[in-house]
Amino acid sequence: MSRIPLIGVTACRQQLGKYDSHTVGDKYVEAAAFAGIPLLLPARSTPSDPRALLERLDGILFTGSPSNIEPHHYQGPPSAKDTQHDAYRDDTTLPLLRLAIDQGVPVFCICRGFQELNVALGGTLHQRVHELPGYLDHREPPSDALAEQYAPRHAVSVQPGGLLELIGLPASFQVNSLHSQGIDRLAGALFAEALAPDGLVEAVSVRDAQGFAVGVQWHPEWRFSENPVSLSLFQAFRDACLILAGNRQRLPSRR
Ligand SMILES: N[C@@H](CCC(=O)O)C(=O)O
Ligand SMILES: NCCCC(=O)O
Repeated sequence: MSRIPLIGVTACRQQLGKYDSHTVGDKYVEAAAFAGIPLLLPARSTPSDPRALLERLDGILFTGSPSNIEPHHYQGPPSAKDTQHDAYRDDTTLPLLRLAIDQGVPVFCICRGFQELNVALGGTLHQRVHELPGYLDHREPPSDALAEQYAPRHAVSVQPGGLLELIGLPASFQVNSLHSQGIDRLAGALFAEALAPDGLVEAVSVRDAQGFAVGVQWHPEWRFSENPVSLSLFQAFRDACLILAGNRQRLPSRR
């Protein structure tokens, strides 16, 4: 029996009432549980040693969040007033992502996580896509019910020759859209896997990655088991985590 993968799930740092807290949406936890045992990774003021974490984790889900990456991480202009940031999360996730990719630990990066992947590898972000000429408004309707906010909003077209094609996703499909930021300059190590109709990069993979290293701008974790595209993505992530967990289990007997 192969070992059940241990899946890190990145948390946000948030004030809940009087308490400084670590938070993760349940939809991320449940989607990670499809791939293995979910383990929340706190956004500590002194981040835990990423090397020590990666020795134990068989995959990491980089989650979405209402907060935005601080622009100094990509030499961007200051954020608009009232922008929500999470410096502890930035300091935790950006180094962790780089090292996970280096070490071949599978990473699946969603929305803020997708933006983190681009920034961690040297790319830049648009801070307010809806204000750019020629771009769609990618934000959710603010007062709609949650099911309406996470409903399919626009198409994405899958680029030939990439991982999304390889795992059998259709050439075009509909995705939800709940973000105001988006990729501006794509990091050199990333391949644009899918584009929105306005040209915004919606999915990426790390070229020549040793392990699964994929990011999507939409939210496949939302009711993932009901959506064949989301299910295929999480199955591919799970397969990669199972392979790493299995390889690690076999290693001691080879010595
Ligand atoms: N806060 C980021 C990410 C959104 C998300 O992760 O859902 C944005 O608005 O673009
Ligand atoms: N932009 C929405 C953030 C909430 C979420 O994680 O889905």
